[in-house]
Amino acid sequence: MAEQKNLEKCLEEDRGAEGKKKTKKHKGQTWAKEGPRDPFEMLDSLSEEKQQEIQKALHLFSFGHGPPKNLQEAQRHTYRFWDTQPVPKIDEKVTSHGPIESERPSVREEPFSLPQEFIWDTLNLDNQEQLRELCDLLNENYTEEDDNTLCLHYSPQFLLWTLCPPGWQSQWHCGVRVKSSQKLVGFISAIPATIKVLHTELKMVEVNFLCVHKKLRSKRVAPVLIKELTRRVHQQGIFQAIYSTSAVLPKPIASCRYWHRSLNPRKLIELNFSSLTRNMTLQRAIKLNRLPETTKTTGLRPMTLKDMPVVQALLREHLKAFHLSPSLTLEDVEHWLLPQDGVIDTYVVESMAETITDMATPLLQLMEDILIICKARKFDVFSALDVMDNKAFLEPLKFRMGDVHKQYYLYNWRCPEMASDKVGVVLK
Ligand SMILES: CCCCCCCCCCCCCC(=O)SCCNC(=O)CCNC(=O)[C@H](O)C(C)(C)COP(=O)(O)OP(=O)(O)OC[C@H]1O[C@@H](n2cnc3c(N)ncnc32)[C@H](O)[C@@H]1OP(=O)(O)O
Repeated sequence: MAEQKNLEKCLEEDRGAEGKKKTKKHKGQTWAKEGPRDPFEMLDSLSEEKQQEIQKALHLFSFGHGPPKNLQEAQRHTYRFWDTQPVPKIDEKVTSHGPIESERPSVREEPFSLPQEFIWDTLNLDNQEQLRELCDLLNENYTEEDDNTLCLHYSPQFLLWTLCPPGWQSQWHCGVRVKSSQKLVGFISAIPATIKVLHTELKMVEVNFLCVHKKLRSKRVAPVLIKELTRRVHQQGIFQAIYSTSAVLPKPIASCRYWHRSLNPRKLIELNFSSLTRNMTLQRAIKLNRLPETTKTTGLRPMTLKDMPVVQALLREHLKAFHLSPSLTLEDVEHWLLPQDGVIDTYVVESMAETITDMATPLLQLMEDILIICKARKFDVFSALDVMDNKAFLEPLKFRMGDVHKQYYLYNWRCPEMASDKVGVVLK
């Protein structure tokens, strides 16, 4: 709260009496240094009060606040930004596969303009202080207040794992700071990935952690962050991206859903993460969610470095079944799957003959064993998406359907919509 107050004060100070006049006079120029003035630029050149009035009116016309949460809302929404991007329109029936813009775009040299109070900053995550700043920005602003389903907490180690995989580029850790105080108030990231979309393997980026400080919402900062990241990715000769959001944007290629398995019902109910339905008492909920004490699968153990080649081979084979899947090098497997304390746990099943097996173990049994291990390790809840073959174990193992959807998107690539069980990618 104190931090937010400081930001407000800081923004006020940044504007200042003289600055305010200057901003009004020159704002259009600060946002739009070149090219013809488009409606965005014209809007941004107006005074802040005027912009807010117009935004309020636009929200009214869009029947709601923030981006649409479902298809009905999406059909009534005017996508001022997304309708200018190489993505299919929300009501488009996509039947073909391929790039939306096949011409290589000319890539502008200079960054997109920010309002004069703000500056771009490429974060250096090797620097502990900057890593901590990013954790704070995300922990305070990334999960929505009104979304009491999942409150994620990002640790520095987790962010390093998810933002610095093989081939990561620091210019894709793109931050926005308040010029006067240097406070970090916006962020977006990309990491490299090779993704197979049906039969086409594409070098692209995974975009994640788009975040704008709560005090700067609804001011069209997000589109600038997206455009600036796109420019930086284009500079490296990459023209496609994959991303997921709970919002419905033009246009999802798959709509997936979170499911949650309660491991500590008492705590989850106390925290309001779960609620007791009619006829359900706490004691009944605890009994219902009880798990066996011990695992069943012989040879189940944490993955180690020496398992990597066989894990990579098994994964490659398994992922062939899906229409959207990552293509993982040995280095990727080491980075993404090798256990790291507090970040990632991976288990393999070693047979008596000391080979790592895959389908020999029934999925239901394997997943029940994983739940038992998680409970023993004091995790409170196990969350999963209904992607891949997960539907086979979700209901039988007493997962509950969550409220949150995860919509998957491709940027500059058209492909027909697919069912969630054809999705073989889990975006962090
Ligand atoms: C080739 C390389 C390409 C690389 C780029 C590929 C594309 C990557 C795309 C990004 C993938 C990100 C993946 C993730 O990280 S998904 C996680 C997104 N982050 C959060 O949910 C954290 C909490 N929320 C916030 O920080 C803000 O509300 C955000 C930053 C989300 C929007 O800020 P704000 O609320 O202040 O809004 P605005 O006034 O600035 O801007 C309004 C415009 O922004 C559109 N909007 C709203 N939410 C999202 C969203 N989640 N993805 C894309 N667009 C979104 C919205 O429809 C509207 O456009 P239009 O309706 O007028 O058209």
